[in-house]
Amino acid sequence: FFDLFSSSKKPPYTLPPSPPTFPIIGNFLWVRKSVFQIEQSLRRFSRSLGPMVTLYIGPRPSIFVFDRSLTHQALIQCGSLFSDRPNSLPADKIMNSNQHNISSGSYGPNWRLFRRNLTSEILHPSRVKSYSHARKWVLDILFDGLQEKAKSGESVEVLVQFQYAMLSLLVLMCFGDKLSQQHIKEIGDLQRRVFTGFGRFALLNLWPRVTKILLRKKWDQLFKLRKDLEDAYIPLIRARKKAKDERLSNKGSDDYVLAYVDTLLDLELPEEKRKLDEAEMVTLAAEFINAGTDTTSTALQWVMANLVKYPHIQDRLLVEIKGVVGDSVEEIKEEELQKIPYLKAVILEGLRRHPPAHFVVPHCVTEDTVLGGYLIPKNSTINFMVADMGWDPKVWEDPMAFKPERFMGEKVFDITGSREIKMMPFGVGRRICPGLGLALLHLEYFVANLIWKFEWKAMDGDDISLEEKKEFTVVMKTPLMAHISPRKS
Ligand code: HEM
Repeated sequence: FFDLFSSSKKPPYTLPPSPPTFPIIGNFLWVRKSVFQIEQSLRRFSRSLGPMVTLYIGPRPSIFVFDRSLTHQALIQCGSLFSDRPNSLPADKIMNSNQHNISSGSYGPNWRLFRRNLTSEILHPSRVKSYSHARKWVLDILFDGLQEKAKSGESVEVLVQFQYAMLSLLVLMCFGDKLSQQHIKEIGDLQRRVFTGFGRFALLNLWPRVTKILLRKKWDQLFKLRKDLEDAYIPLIRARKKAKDERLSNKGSDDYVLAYVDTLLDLELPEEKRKLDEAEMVTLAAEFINAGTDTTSTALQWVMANLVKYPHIQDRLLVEIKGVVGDSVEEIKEEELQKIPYLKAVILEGLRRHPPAHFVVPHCVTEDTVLGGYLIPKNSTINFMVADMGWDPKVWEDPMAFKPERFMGEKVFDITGSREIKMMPFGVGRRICPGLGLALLHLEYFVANLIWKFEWKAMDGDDISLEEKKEFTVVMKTPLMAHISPRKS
């Protein structure tokens, strides 16, 4: 396979080049840096070191790949070698039930079971359709909130509304649709504490034996967070189990829609031959909500920011929608979305220019391997520079400009990168985001309806800054402020 051979056949390969570093202290310094700082340093190093760079962050070497074709070789052509996940570090194991979830699970039977369950039971198009009532409910709540804000006549911040909308959808798909708005908000607060924890607890992993003594309080905070998550989710899981038992004995209601946790109740781990315990179900439910909420609301905010910044693009989108649905409809129905190619182009351009994740989740190889002439050892992690690939001037003319027209060719754009990677906001290959279809549906549905219902403008003198800030995803440094006015009374 190109220059990818088993290392045993062609010694002596070395790791990709790394910048000069001080042992131990250098490692400590990298762990203290934010992912955003690391990304900027990596870009600098890659200019002198080439398309693959090694950093010594934490206990094992971390390799980063900038090149689209090397990424294609690794993740698509040699997918079975490059689709493993590294062993989780001690603090992460507390939150992921010892890697019993999809995103951190090793490439093996449990991961395959969890992933297949999610894609075939919940994310299958016909099942996704069965949640359309939830999307309509959430859209109405979003409209009410924005209507309220529109009355003020001032520029208003909309991120909180977007986050709440996406959260509600994922919570309802996860636990069923009987939850109040207040309950959903509480889940949102908890999930926010979970993912802001990722950065806060990173230091605990460096020398767990030492930090367990020196940073005892931080470890206690981590255990408390995990307990809070279980206290919040276990009653919801038990309620679904009870409803299921009642339905089986024919006492349940008819308006039943399958929820993600229902599918977890029956799963049996193939090797251990046992069902999931409640803590493992909590982990999978938290992963589902976490993976689909912040990513999608971040992408929604970036797209809307560009539509405010560039009114001619917003105008064209409105005209294209009108051309499909006519003048008189109240809202855009899901069935119409596929008929509006410019809408898809706006969303794809948003994901290319502002991918919510600038890296994939760290991968590792199942055995020592060679890529691009360098050794990729089994004990290293390997990651791929998502944002840089979508900004490659060899593929995209004027890559930092927002131009949906790029996607208006005759051919349907292949976002899975199966033949060639031009951008990879959802990753590619065997670990590609399983929520890709759902995320695109949510983005198209909400963008179309937000533009249909309201005119979005920057206030005179306001500049929409596209500066980035790293949180769980890469968000707008200055959250979108817009003046919104209803298009029809
Ligand atoms: C705009 C929205 C989204 C973006 C940009 C996004 C992006 C990504 C990326 C980059 C990965 C890592 C791929 C890799 O490691 O190679 C990933 C993995 C994952 N995503 Fe998404 N995602 C989005 C929405 C969703 C939704 C809606 C769900 C679930 C309902 C979801 C569930 C997952 C899961 C479970 C994984 C782990 C897959 C595995 O390890 O096998 N994501 N996503």
